[in-house]
Amino acid sequence: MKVRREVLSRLHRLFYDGNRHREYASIWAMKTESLNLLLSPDEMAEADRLTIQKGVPEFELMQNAGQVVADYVRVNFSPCTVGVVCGPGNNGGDGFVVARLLRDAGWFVKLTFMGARDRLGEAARQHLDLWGAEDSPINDLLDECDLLIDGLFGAGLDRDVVGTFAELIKRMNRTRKPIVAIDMPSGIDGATGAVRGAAIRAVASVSFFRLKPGHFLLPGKSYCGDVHLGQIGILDAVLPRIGGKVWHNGPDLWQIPPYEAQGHKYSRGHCLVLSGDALSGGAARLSAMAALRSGAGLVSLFGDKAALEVQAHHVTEIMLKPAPLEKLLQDERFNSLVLGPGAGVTNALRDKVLSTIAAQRGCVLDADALMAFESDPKSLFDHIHRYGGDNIVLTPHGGEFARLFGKMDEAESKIEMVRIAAEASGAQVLLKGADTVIGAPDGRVVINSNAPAILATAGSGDVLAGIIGGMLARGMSGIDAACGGAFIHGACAQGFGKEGMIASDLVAKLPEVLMAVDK
Ligand SMILES: NC(=O)C1=CN([C@@H]2O[C@H](COP(=O)(O)OP(=O)(O)OC[C@H]3O[C@@H](n4cnc5c(N)ncnc54)[C@H](OP(=O)(O)O)[C@@H]3O)[C@@H](O)[C@H]2O)[C@@H](O)CC1
Ligand SMILES: Nc1ncnc2c1ncn2[C@@H]1O[C@H](COP(=O)(O)OP(=O)(O)O)[C@@H](O)[C@H]1O
Ligand SMILES: [K+]
Repeated sequence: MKVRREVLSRLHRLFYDGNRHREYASIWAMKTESLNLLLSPDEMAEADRLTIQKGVPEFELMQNAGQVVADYVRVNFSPCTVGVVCGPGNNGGDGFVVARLLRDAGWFVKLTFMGARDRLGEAARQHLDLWGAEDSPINDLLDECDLLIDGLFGAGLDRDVVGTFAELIKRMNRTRKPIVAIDMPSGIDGATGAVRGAAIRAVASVSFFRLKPGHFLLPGKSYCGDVHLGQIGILDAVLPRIGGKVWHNGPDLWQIPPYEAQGHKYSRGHCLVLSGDALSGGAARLSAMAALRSGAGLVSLFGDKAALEVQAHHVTEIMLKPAPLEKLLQDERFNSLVLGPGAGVTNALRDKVLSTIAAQRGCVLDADALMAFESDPKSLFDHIHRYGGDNIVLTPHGGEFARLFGKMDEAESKIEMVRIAAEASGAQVLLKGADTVIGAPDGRVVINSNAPAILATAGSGDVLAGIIGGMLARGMSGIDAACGGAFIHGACAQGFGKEGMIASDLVAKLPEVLMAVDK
């Protein structure tokens, strides 16, 4: 009897403790100085200011900024006639440097300065003097140059572009000549990606120190062309003082727990996916397959027996659990749940969500699991705050988001919307769309930008929910699983190609993508 108890207790440790030990690990703490950090124009100006305060001359920063742009042009274009359009601020100052460096390299360069010399800052004025050549009439520049450099406005854009400047931007676009933007395409708001009146459509944007949210949020992203980042002498050491909290998604931000030599299927977690009824089971099946392919040790569909009998005709590696959820939740090995895809908006679903939260399991609440709280979102949020939401991921698309959190017309961008929603709900909020933004309750926000438009196909969101469920089962924290899931989902679609993709093709791409992001 004693031996049996010892064996049982060893097995229990093996199955549970290893799992619990690794459960919901996060590697986020060290990311303040990450190259994935995104700075708003105001934060960027503060980084400039602090660097200059530490003794780096502004003249030198501007010289380096111009150098980075000129180098980009020389690497990516053949020598040609270049027209540099310079605005009234330091973005124009960078333009003076680009013009001089390309001229020094033997390119034929024209420059039009759309400002007043005496209103320039000291560094920009010095660089204008070093350029030293005659201004070209804008008509000549637009007609005669093969390549345009946009140095009109960058981080200093603080209002809508109207009048002469708006007309100039439209004329530059109408030339259909390639335009390389310095920092941001003029007219794009670096903090929000919004078009402020009119904006340059660039083939490339060359930015400095850290990229800006506007490079990745729509519509800004579609105006930027290729985005290139260069270092110009701004000090990483100033970043902790700025305390930026927005990142661009990528594998450097999270880590999928590796397969351990001594591991077994339970140490990689067991994901439960709620099946829809007998006629609506496909969505949950897509989630379940995605969770299994994402490396959950085991995946089971649960729900009504009649629905599971239909599922039995379709699944092989996935198990079927007809037991009630309350009973299933007594087994600690079920460490991750996906609720919502194809589930139907019912009170029973509402109860399942509340039970899952109270049982403190990692979970993805998608689609109907969110809509079940449309009339009383506060009851969901209160429950999450009460039991803890670190490992809970809500995955609304725009319509579901508005119904759960309100329209938020006042919010200046998706970043702010998601931040408010994550704080209000106490969970991670992943706002799906052509640009996906993920927020954690502590204010961290991540922008995912690798998703191609072919992802807008039936069932693709179900696959995303399943990937995140699989990541939670493997022991990632809610924010890591949400970010990892969104990136991997986008990469699967990119890997597929341009036409003909259906949601289950994403599942088939998972092994390749998971191997590629493995560090
Ligand atoms: N600081 C540094 O050390 C470094 C900065 N660097 C570079 O500087 C850039 C930021 O420079 P910045 O702050 O001077 O602003 P910038 O983007 O040139 O535009 C502001 C000017 O435009 C005007 N203006 C604004 N909106 C307008 C509108 N809608 N319509 C019309 N006018 C408008 C506004 O004039 P206002 O009329 O408000 O007086 C102001 O004169 C940054 O993107 C990077 O390229 C690098 O050199 C590295 C070192
Ligand atoms: N134009 C687009 N470009 C990139 N990704 C998109 C686009 N439209 C939708 N997506 C992505 O496709 C998925 C669609 O999910 P969802 O709206 O839940 O659809 P479904 O319910 O059919 O699965 C989301 O991950 C979303 O971010
Ligand atoms: K610009």
